[in-house]
Amino acid sequence: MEDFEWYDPLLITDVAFLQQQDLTHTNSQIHSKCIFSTLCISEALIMANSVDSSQTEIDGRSVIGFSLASPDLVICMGSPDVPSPGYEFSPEFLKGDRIDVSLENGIKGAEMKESLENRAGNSEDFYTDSSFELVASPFVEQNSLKYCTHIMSINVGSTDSIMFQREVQFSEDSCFNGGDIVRTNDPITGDGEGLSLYQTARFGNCLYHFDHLEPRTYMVDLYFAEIVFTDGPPGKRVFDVYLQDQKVVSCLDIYASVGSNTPLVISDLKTCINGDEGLSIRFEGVIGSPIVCGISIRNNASAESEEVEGMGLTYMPQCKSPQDVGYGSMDEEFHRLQIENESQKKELAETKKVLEEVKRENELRSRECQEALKSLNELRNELMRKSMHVGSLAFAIEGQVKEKSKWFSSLRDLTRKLKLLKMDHITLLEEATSFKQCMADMNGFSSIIHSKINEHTQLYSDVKIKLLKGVKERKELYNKVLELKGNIRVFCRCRPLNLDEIAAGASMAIDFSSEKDGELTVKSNGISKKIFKFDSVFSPQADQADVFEDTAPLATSVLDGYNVCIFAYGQTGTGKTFTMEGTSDNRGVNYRTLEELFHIIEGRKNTFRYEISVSVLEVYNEQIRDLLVSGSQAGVTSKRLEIKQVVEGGHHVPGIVEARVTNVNEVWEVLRTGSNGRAVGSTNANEHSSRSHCMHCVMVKGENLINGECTRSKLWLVDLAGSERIAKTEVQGERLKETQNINRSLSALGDVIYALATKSPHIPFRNSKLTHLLQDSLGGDSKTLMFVQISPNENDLTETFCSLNFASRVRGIELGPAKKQMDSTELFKHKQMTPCESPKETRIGSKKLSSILRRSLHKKIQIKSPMQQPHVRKIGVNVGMEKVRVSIGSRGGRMGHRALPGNARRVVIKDTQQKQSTREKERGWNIGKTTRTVL
Ligand SMILES: Nc1ncnc2c1ncn2[C@@H]1O[C@H](COP(=O)(O)OP(=O)(O)OP(=O)(O)O)[C@@H](O)[C@H]1O
Repeated sequence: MEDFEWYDPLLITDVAFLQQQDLTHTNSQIHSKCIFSTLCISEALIMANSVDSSQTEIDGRSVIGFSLASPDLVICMGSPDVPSPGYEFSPEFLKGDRIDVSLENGIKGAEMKESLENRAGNSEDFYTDSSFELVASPFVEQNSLKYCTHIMSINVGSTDSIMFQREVQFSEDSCFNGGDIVRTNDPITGDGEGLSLYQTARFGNCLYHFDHLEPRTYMVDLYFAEIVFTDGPPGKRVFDVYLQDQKVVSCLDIYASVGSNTPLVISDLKTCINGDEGLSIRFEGVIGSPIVCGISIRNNASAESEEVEGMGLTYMPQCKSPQDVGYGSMDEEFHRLQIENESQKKELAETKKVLEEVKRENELRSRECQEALKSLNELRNELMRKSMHVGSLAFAIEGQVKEKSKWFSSLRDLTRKLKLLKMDHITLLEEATSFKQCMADMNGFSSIIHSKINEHTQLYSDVKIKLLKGVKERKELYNKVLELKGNIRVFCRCRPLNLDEIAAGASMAIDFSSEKDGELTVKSNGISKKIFKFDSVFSPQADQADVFEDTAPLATSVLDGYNVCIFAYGQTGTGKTFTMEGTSDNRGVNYRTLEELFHIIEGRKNTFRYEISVSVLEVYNEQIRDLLVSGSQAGVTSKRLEIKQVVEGGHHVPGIVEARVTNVNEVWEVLRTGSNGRAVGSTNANEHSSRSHCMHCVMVKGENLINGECTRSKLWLVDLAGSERIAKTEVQGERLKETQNINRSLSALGDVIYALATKSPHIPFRNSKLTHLLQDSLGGDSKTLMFVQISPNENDLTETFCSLNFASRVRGIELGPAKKQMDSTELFKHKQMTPCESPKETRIGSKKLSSILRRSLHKKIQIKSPMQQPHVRKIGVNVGMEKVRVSIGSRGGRMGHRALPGNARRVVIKDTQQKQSTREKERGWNIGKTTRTVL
């Protein structure tokens, strides 16, 4: 057990080793070393009979293993006793009846072996008789040989045939069944010629069968020699011999009879064959395996004459050849032998008695041994079970150890992780502590911040209120400033002489020496004819920026929610388009105003949100054309555009393109698109532009982000058609129609302005498309800026006078205080959200405001018109070719003087009063039938 390991669940018991312990020190090396081994493996050893006995010697350490997985017995070839390492299945000799070992039954077969071993081990107890018994009484016929004929002789265990004793031919071994061949080279006692018969033998239970023998009586001689157990002890091999299944020799022990390597011949065994069954000779072991060296069959020659019964026993060493033995001595010898036989018989009888006693004692001891063996077996089985249990426990422990080692390793990992987690935990605790501190600080800060926020919120709301109040005040003040400047303002701009005029030697008819005071003097032939005063006067040297500087405040008004109208009026070629549109290098009022709008919007972005969209229209022949719609042509109205009144008296042109603009670049694109549309619509752009009104409408939606107040306002930028007078007779056809339409629209503009000036209950806005479109921005609640464009050329003096007179009259008209344009829907929404004054309070407030404004306006008129006559002032508005004369004076008064400022007015009145009166009477379309007094 100590020399090997097992690699699978296998319960090992070194049975042979245990057995060996008892026998190790016996004299006989082979037999004493391993009885059990011999029992177990003798057959295997003997089967390999070509190997001599020393080579077949086994050290006796054989290990039997019990697989826990299989009930079969396995032999552990890893034992040092077994040549090849490894496990094998049970060898043949351990199977069958001999040994039956299983986990269920324990070692059943072992019991038998144990008994044999014990018997063999206690050889003294197991010694049988030193001689064997012939079943039939032996009968030795000394002379029988000479009457016999050898029929068949077999040299058992040899492939050679030999001549035995020079007379009997022993043929090679045949007709056998079972057993194995053994051979020895040891000399056989009495070795001599033919004794080699005994050096080979058949070992083990075996049967010889001879067919084809005639039915008759035969004599059989059997030759034996102990060549295997040559060191004894006796009783180790005891066997029976059967002839025709009839035991003829019982318990033959060759060693006990003659010793080893000594021939023993049992001769004259008589048998009879009755039919064709043949002759069978069977050797069957009682203890150990039988061994036989030769078989000889003779016919019984004396059988016919003499019945020979019984068998003879011949001891070959004592045998002498017939030639050596004389008949006389034979008698003596026979006699002596008879005496000796008698004495031996007696001795044998005594010995038998002793033997009987020994046998009884032996049986007694055997029973004791049996019981001891039984208990031993039980103990062994118990041991086996315990061992198996221990094995299974060992296996389980091994598994548990492995499992435990896994657990240990995972425990180590977990411990390591736990350490890390603890470190993390400590770090987190530290962080949590600092975080708590931070939280406390933060809470402190938070409360401070909250209090600050509250303070600032309060401050913010105060500031907001103040801001709103301030904004409101600013607007009001701003508006008042503009009102004080006049809600309708007139700027006069004079273009420079162009190259052609200079080349033609044209002279300047305008003197701008008092330009800064808003005055200009019209000269004729170097003599001052008339002085005109306007809100601003721009000489030919004034550039676009100078012009816009005075225009810019209106942009603020638009964003404050007031409607504004800026238009350029004047004779063709005086620079209306230049002032309004300008050029790409020298941009005009249109672009600059919108640029200013975006500039202000950017400045107000935190408090206001604005949306701006632009429409570009053209009024030609009293038809409205959308210049932002590509493909539309002048005079060809693809879609008829009409003016509709919308909520709160506003006006709108349904279907018109409103281009949303968010920056000045987009503005420029829209303006260019409109300008191109105007040019595309005409074969002669300049001519066409002179005969149509180009109108830009900028719609502004504003939202006060602080109080939610919303406004909607409009800015009209109008480049009017040329206002020059053309005699009716000079034009006809289409041109006449154009002229009439231009005059009509400009006259309508004059009428509207007059009606506004005279506070007529009816303002004739609908008399032309131009005035109808401008209705929102010409009323009393809007601001108007007029550019009167004049030519410096003396040759254009007449038209210049007309334009200046028209502008002077427009300037003299007060439209009243401007009204802010509130988006009623948005205002309604806002009012729902914020508390407002009661209707009664509103009414009272508005009445108060009206009276204040009236008083303010009244004062202003008185301040602005110091030169006016205190009682009657007559205004004549000369529009284009058609001259509209409006008499301003006491009711029922006659047509008064044209209201012109200063001395010039008085001069003109004197010069022209008579002529005009006459002309108007001639024309018959004096619309100023009723004279009205300016407030
Ligand atoms: N202030 C100015 N400085 C320089 N050039 C000017 C000025 N005003 C007008 N001009 C030039 O005079 C010419 C005629 O101007 P513009 O076409 O603007 O006149 P208009 O009144 O619009 O004519 P129309 O009625 O035919 O449209 C243009 O070549 C223009 O560049």
